[in-house]
Amino acid sequence: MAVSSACNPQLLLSHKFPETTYTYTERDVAVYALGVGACGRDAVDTDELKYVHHENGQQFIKVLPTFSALFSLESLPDGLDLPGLTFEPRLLLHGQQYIEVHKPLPSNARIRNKVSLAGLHDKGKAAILEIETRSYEKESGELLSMNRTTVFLRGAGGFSDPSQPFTYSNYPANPAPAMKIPESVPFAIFEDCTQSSQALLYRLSGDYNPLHSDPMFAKVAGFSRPILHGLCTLGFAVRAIIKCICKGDPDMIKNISGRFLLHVYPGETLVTEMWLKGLRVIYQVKAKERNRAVLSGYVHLHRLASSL
Ligand SMILES: CCCCCCC[C@@H](O)CC(=O)SCCNC(=O)CCNC(=O)[C@H](O)C(C)(C)COP(=O)(O)OP(=O)(O)OC[C@H]1O[C@@H](n2cnc3c(N)ncnc32)[C@H](O)[C@@H]1OP(=O)(O)O
Repeated sequence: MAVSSACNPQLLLSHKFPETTYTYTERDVAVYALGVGACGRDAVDTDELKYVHHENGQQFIKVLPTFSALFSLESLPDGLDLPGLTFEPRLLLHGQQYIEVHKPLPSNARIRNKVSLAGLHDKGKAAILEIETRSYEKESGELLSMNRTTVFLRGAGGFSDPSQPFTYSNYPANPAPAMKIPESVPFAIFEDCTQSSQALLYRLSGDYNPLHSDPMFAKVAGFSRPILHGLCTLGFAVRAIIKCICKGDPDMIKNISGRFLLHVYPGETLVTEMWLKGLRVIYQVKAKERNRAVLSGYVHLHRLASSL
């Protein structure tokens, strides 16, 4: 098999990402919350209204822990236009997301992002790229979150010897392997409908990839119509976990891991099944209409809700 010249791992690994800054406001926090379905079933839901409204003013609204995943996208102003990486943007899919929440996020902040390459793997039919983003509050210098974003670049693999495919990782174990789902009855199940305009709303949080809005682009990418952002599905899932297991308290979330197993079409119903194992919640999301698993992973909690 010929070794393709699409990806030059040495060049890519030696790339130094510039530091970036990003400012968000209460408006961004509220638009994000609506984008991942908060208050979508009930505009006065007491568990969720706090993400968009506070009686004492917007500066007191709560921030969903998954909001920090936006920092990884904002930390790459040129996207994945990186030296040594050639890929077809229409074939890019979000593969996995890992989020460490170091502090509950303030309702507005100036962020300084430090980015590095956490992994690169040649899977033959695809290249897998892992980007790590550490986000600090600019004024205090405190670490707020760490994100590891895994992208699955279809057609960009085959750049190394197939008998010894290239693999590099800057961390010991993959924290988001395909999750083994328990056979027992779930501890909780939460069903939520996405709207057919869900991706059009979610993209206002900063991911303007046309895969989620342009029918022609989606067709070339292999889908019958635009699909939902993976991070939108993850937002729905973590919101379900906060509601059912954390009794509405988003600050209980310590870290989040998820693997996107299959695309979701906006308008589909997401069913999140949850199993509680100590302080770990194993979860799986199914697209109800197709009865297919679309996302699985785990969430670690700081503590359990006293009312559980
Ligand atoms: C930082 C800024 C970047 C911005 C990123 C975000 C941009 C967004 O706008 C883009 C999106 O939101 S796309 C929407 C969300 N994602 C999806 O819908 C993808 C869903 N998943 C799939 O389609 C398949 O799992 C698929 C296609 C991913 C894989 O399926 P298969 O081709 O059947 O793969 P398979 O043969 O099972 O496995 C091959 C090797 O790859 C590993 N792998 C599989 N799924 C993976 C996944 N989701 N993530 C990471 N790795 C994955 C397998 O383990 C396997 O490796 P090995 O052989 O070593 O086990």
